[in-house]
Amino acid sequence: MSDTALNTTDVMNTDPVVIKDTVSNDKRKSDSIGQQDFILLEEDNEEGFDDYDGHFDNPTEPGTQEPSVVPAPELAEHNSLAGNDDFIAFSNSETSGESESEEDEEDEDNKDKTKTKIEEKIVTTEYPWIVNHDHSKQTEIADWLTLEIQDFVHYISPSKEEIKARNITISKLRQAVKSLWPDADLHVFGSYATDLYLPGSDIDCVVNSTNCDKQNTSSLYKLAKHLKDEHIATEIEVISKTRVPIIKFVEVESRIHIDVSFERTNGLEAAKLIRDWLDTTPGLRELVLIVKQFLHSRRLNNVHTGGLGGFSIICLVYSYLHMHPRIITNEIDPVENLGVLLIDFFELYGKNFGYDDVAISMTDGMPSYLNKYDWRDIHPMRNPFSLAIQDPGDKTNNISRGSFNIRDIKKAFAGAFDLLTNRCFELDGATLSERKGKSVLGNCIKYKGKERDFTDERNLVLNKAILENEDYHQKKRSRIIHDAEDTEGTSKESTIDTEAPPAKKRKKSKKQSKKKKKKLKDVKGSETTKFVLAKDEEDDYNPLTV
Ligand SMILES: Nc1ncnc2c1ncn2[C@@H]1O[C@H](COP(=O)(O)OP(=O)(O)OP(=O)(O)O)[C@@H](O)[C@H]1O
Ligand SMILES: [Mg+2]
Repeated sequence: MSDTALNTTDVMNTDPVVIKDTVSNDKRKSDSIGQQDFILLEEDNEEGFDDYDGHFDNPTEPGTQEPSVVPAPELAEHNSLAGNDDFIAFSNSETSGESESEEDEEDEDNKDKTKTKIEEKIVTTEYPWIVNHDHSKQTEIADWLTLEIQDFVHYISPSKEEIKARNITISKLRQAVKSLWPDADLHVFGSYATDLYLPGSDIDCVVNSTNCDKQNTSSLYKLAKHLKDEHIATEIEVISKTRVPIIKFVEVESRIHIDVSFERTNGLEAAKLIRDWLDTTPGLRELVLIVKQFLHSRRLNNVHTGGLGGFSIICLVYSYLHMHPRIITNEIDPVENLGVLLIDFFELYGKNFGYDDVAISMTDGMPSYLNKYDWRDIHPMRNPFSLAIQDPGDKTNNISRGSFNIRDIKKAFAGAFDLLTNRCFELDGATLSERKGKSVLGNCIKYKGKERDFTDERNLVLNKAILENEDYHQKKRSRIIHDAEDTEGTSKESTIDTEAPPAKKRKKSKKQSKKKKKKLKDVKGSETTKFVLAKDEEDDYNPLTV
């Protein structure tokens, strides 16, 4: 917790809900919408970071961590929120509903045991992806690097249990949202819906409702309280004064960090677009995950502290691959040349890119470079030395405008280029015995965290977020076709009975559902693959609630 937050005598209690106003980064003030019982806290740069987790956004392991906002006991009794109906408790014991001291002791015992267990499983090397995967005999060092990148990606790809935990979490949240607001539904976007998540990545969700009336401060508080009361959420933060108001919390059982936004569909569109990109851009997943991990281990991935967020990384790597001269001329196969491509990426964005003058355009999904001067929407520019990437879904939006720490990001990329090329030269000149057990990639990527295995089990368990997003888009397409046919039908033949659609139309919808089934099969993989969708993962997801 930051020192400044500790001074906030009114808000601190053993169990605070933190209300953040990210508009002002270093001030705190009363919530202007009249909920004076809440104090807005500043954003805390370092808070919650834990090298042992593998990701900034999800710093905790069950039973091993303190909440990211540590209560200030000496201030608790002065807390004016105590007893307030709007007050949402924060502590672990409140969350689990246990208050007896015996139970507390037992809890502590269990915590200790879990802690020891987890500590035993922490990796002992900084580059665990090379364990039992030795490529030191490769003649070309670039091929060695490529193979290491592939191993790294396998290493951090999710296990069955991780996918199931995410699926169950989504279902639980959906049920909670629906029980509070029957006209609403919860949809998932971001890295879980694109399969571009690191082990500790958060899950981005959005609540959409038929009445489209949930994006207001009181709804945010309502949902926060409801999730707290249902023992689903802990470490809740209500961030209500930003362009995109959100609730952030940790799901109690899975300890996954969740972001919930309201009444928006752009994230659902972006998820579909990114999955299409992944299907058509070999090497995109591998490079995105490497760059994500690279920035994460340097704490340069958090937009709130000027870092480069996941969405910007995806767009940056996608545009890079689509404009790489040796790829567009079919000179190289990206998947077989990930090593060279990674080094080139670090060189371009660490040494050569003209941040002052060049923006990255994504108009119509076609990446190109754009003169910053010509992109009028980003003017006036406070700092020309900045990364500017056009939102593929809205060409007026610069998705990397928050990444104000581009100087450090650039420096890190340049350093990675130097480290990697030096390592390549060093190992190229080394003897076989000197090479054994060495890592090329380990010179710039580190992984500290729970021990994992190399099995990428994404083809064994359905990712609910992807399925539901496919379903959402399929239903949306059908609705558009249906609406268009309806409009045509009404204007041409106003006598058509709207209750009973014509036979032709019925046939078409059958065809569509066949197409949908095929599409879902594609998502699921081959027919012979065994899938697991646990009973408690099923829920009444409604892709039409938007
Ligand atoms: N600056 C932005 N402007 C518009 N939409 C954004 C912006 N940043 C994020 N988004 C939306 O939120 C989604 C999630 O963004 P985020 O940066 O969390 O990426 P991510 O793929 O979820 O990565 P991570 O695993 O690091 O969380 C994006 O896919 C996009 O739809
Ligand atoms: Mg995310």
